[in-house]
Amino acid sequence: MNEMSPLRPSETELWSPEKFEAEIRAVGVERYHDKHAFHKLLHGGKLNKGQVQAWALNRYCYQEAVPRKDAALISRTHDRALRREWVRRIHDHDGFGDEPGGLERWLILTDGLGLDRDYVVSRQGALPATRHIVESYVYFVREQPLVVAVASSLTELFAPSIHRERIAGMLENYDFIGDDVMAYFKRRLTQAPRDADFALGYVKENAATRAEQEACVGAVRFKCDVLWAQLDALHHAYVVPGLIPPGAFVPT
Ligand SMILES: O=C(O)c1cc(C(=O)O)c2c(n1)C(=O)C(=O)c1cc(C(=O)O)[nH]c1-2
Repeated sequence: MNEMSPLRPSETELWSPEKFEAEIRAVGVERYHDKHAFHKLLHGGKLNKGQVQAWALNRYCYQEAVPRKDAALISRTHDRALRREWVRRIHDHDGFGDEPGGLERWLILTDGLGLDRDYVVSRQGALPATRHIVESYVYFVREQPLVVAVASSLTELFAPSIHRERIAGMLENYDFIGDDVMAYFKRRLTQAPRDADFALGYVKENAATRAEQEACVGAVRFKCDVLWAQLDALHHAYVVPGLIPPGAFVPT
């Protein structure tokens, strides 16, 4: 703010919870990665097996970063109730007791696509861009104010519809995809809404100023960029112009 252009009250007033939620949801309508050309190709059956392998192998890096960012969030809070809730997310991905977890289900998907597990887990075949992009999410959660870090998970509000579209589209369109390899996404249909509802409630309750509310909306925008940029990198390497960086996975 400067003397020439003072902020009007409408620019500094706390949004109502309804307006705040609407601002968050509007980000998804505008820029969630369901609108990306690569997803349209993936779900519409327009990719060959090598391209689907490239997607699954790169996306493993995102899956693997998620429990690490959740651990980073837990390490930052003195709120025991928040830690109790958030630790479930780590169990969902890494597994707990007899429950193998989401990363294992993701590896069932990459097994089903004929990829070697050790190669997938090593992340060596991932695009350089993928590795940097997913790490930016971990850093964001480590460094931003806690409520903003929580808000960055809110893209999950928009995930169930893309998961439903993916399950139906991939099962219908690829003969190399079966029910068993789609188990990851089926499980997320119940996990994601539970997580997103909690995070949305937390953010609505704890963003105490308009500036914090706007920073939370900015976090959802940042996260959409994280998701979008991963698909840009895949499209550039494996669709057009098809420039695969040195060392990255080359479909056979
Ligand atoms: O397939 C997808 O489009 C998609 C998107 C997102 C998301 O919006 O961040 C997540 C997931 N899947 C997902 O499976 C998942 O476990 C997950 C965790 C998180 C998060 O930010 O904590 N997002 C997502």
